[in-house]
Amino acid sequence: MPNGSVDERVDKLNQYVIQNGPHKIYYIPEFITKGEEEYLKDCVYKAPKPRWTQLQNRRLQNWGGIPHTKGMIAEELPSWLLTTVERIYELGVFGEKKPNHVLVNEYLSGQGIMPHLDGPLFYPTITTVNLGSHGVLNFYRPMEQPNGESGVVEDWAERLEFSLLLEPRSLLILQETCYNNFLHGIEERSSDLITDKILNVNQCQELKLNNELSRDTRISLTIRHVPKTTKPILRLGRR
Ligand SMILES: O=C(O)CCC(=O)C(=O)O
Ligand SMILES: [Fe+2]
Repeated sequence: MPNGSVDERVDKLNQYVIQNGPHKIYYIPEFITKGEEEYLKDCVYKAPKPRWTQLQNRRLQNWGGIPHTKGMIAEELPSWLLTTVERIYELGVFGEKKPNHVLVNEYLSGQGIMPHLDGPLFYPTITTVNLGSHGVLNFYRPMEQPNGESGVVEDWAERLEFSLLLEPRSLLILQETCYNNFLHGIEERSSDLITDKILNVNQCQELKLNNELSRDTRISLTIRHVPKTTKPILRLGRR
């Protein structure tokens, strides 16, 4: 059992809140050790080949089931993910809920993910463990401007509001406005320039403005809670 109430546990995370960003972003450097990082990467690559879904610009593995509007047919998480998932549960950012879904994304250098919202299938908290290379997650203003003006800006660069640098072994937690309003995405590039758009530069190791970081393969574990689940239909007996 975790120590303390959910509120007490969430309060302990205050030191990790990104103060100059919209609510709510927590960034925890070195959340896991190098040993844990290697172990998790090994397990990702040991998964049977059919576990991978190849998309145009990345590949992924779903663990815990496939989220669906009608409910996710829940599967047990594999044992290699349990320690990490339990540690995240204990932080209290899902309230009393337990994370029950892990999406593994693999990005080769030059790959990315289109700006999107994670949407209503999940409890509105995203937690991401980063393995391998760094990543830069961009946040974009939604299509409709809050002041109701015409405001449809097609150009993503125009809508870019801020970015976060995700170092290997760090944990990122997104909630509230950052879950519900800003779209997030990763550009298809082979290197990233450190600019003043990156809000957590001061929380990152030895970085200077205008540094250029070249990308290698990055794996992210996006750990979330899917509230609506169903049990697998057991077909017993003769049909
Ligand atoms: O790889 C990441 O950090 C982002 C992944 C993501 O946004 C998603 O799968 O919904
Ligand atoms: Fe996402």
